[in-house]
Amino acid sequence: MTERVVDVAIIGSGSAGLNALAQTRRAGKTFVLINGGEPGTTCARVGCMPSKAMIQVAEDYHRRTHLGKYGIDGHEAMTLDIPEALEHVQDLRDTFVDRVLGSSTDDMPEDLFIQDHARFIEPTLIEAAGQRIRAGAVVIATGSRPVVPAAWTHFGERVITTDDLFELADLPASMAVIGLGTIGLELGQSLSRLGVDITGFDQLHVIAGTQDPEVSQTAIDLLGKEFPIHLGQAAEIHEEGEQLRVTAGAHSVVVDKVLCSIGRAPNVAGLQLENLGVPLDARGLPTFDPNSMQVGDLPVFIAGDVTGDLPLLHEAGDEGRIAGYNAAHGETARFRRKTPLFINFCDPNICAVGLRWNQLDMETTAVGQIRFAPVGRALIMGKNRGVLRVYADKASGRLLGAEMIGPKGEHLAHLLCWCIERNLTVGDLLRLPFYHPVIEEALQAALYDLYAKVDTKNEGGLIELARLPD
Ligand SMILES: Cc1cc2nc3c(=O)[nH]c(=O)nc-3n(C[C@H](O)[C@H](O)[C@H](O)COP(=O)(O)OP(=O)(O)OC[C@H]3O[C@@H](n4cnc5c(N)ncnc54)[C@H](O)[C@@H]3O)c2cc1C
Ligand SMILES: NC(=O)c1ccc[n+]([C@@H]2O[C@H](COP(=O)([O-])OP(=O)(O)OC[C@H]3O[C@@H](n4cnc5c(N)ncnc54)[C@H](O)[C@@H]3O)[C@@H](O)[C@H]2O)c1
Repeated sequence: MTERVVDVAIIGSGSAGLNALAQTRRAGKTFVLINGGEPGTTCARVGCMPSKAMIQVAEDYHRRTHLGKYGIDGHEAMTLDIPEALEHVQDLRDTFVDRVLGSSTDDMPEDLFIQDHARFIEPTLIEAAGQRIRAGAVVIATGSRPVVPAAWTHFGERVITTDDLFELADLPASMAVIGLGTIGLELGQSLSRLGVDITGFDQLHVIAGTQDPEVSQTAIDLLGKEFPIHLGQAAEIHEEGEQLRVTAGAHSVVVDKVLCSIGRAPNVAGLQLENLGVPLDARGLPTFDPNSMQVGDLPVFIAGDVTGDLPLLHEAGDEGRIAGYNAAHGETARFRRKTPLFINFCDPNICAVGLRWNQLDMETTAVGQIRFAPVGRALIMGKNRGVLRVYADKASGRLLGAEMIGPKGEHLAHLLCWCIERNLTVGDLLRLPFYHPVIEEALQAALYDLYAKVDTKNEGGLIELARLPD
């Protein structure tokens, strides 16, 4: 078998791999991009984008339940054509996939874009599509896939994952959602709002990975009003004629289909990472430096969901950039990672920023809080539900983190995240302008609550305004 030589080999043409490719191209290096499976990225094909399209349809349709309050007639008679709604989601999905392909691999010659699963022979020797590639450096960016217990695969098309959901031409009458993490909650709520009789299960006592007890309980209370949620027991599935019986402890329901959303596993099967010659953990993953993405001291870098850490689009992008930069420059430069930001697009949004509740030292931390019930703009929107909790270092007032369930949480979370990135204190934040009436006033109220509990106060007489020199 002949050996081709390139500067950089990138395995996986998802979001991480394509960002690594951009860095390689920018450095003017020779490369090969190898992708097994469907190109077009998980994000555009089966992830972020179709899920948000489905959430949008579900939210818009759900909005009719508010309209009676305003005296808008006819809302009760509104109906939704599910096949048409699903076709709309698929059309949008196709647009996003086409955009990705059009700006990445569509016009790449076959020798640069190899469509096959790759495997390692040596750390810098890869085999794919019957050829061997000797690379100066390798980027592993093979993503992740939905976890489905082997016993559940026997139920065929009645147990689906997000790889299947956006392919459906119609929705079943009833579904169980097993796993109420990010995917289960976002899509379980949407499916419920689209008219599917949903029952949710999670083995934990929390949903959406929340940690702050106030947020956790509020989330369970609010989401639990939309569909039954059973927590604290692992769910099991049994055949019940044509249908499936899902059982968790004392709770049991018979459904047409199950959405299995119990997590995603890194795609390492078949890569033969054992040929890297470094120790692998129980998941088959090597250790790596999250600041350089380097695997051991090899010229091998790993990025995106395959790391098993931070499986989020913006993190995959950053990791791809770091891995690609280092692979292309023959360096192991270390880059500072950004403040953690997590957004669950269920309604109200559930978000976490910076340090999580379980990472805080409660001896040195102050916690501020606002409930959305009395917030003017939230009330006007008919979305005055939820709670926002902000954390600061008690002595310095420096903002540390936040967790929330609330309206427009996606935006509040960004503001807080950017302020933490800039090392701002709660006093600094209160000196920023707040318009009226906006949802940011909820944040302002939480900050006042927090400000009262920190030791460092703003100087100059007024909390909100910096004093000019005399
Ligand atoms: C339903 C859903 C909703 C989501 N929503 C959001 C969201 O709203 N916000 C957010 O930040 N994140 C979201 N995510 C997560 C986000 O989509 C992922 O973090 C991101 O897409 C991961 O990108 P990646 O490049 O690591 O992997 P991928 O895009 O999966 O790319 C990996 C590529 O490697 C290929 N491959 C696998 N094995 C091999 C091999 N042996 N050889 C060659 N190629 C191989 C695969 O075919 C694939 O093309 C969501 C995920 C899902 C499933
Ligand atoms: N908005 C977003 O950013 C977004 C949206 C969707 C997905 N994602 C990414 O995709 C990843 C995977 O999402 P996910 O929701 O599949 O995983 P997850 O890890 O977020 O949640 C899985 C849940 O399944 C539960 N579970 C596991 N086995 C179970 C069983 N037998 N019975 C009952 N419950 C069980 C777990 O306790 C957990 O709460 C996430 O980590 C996230 O990073 C992000």
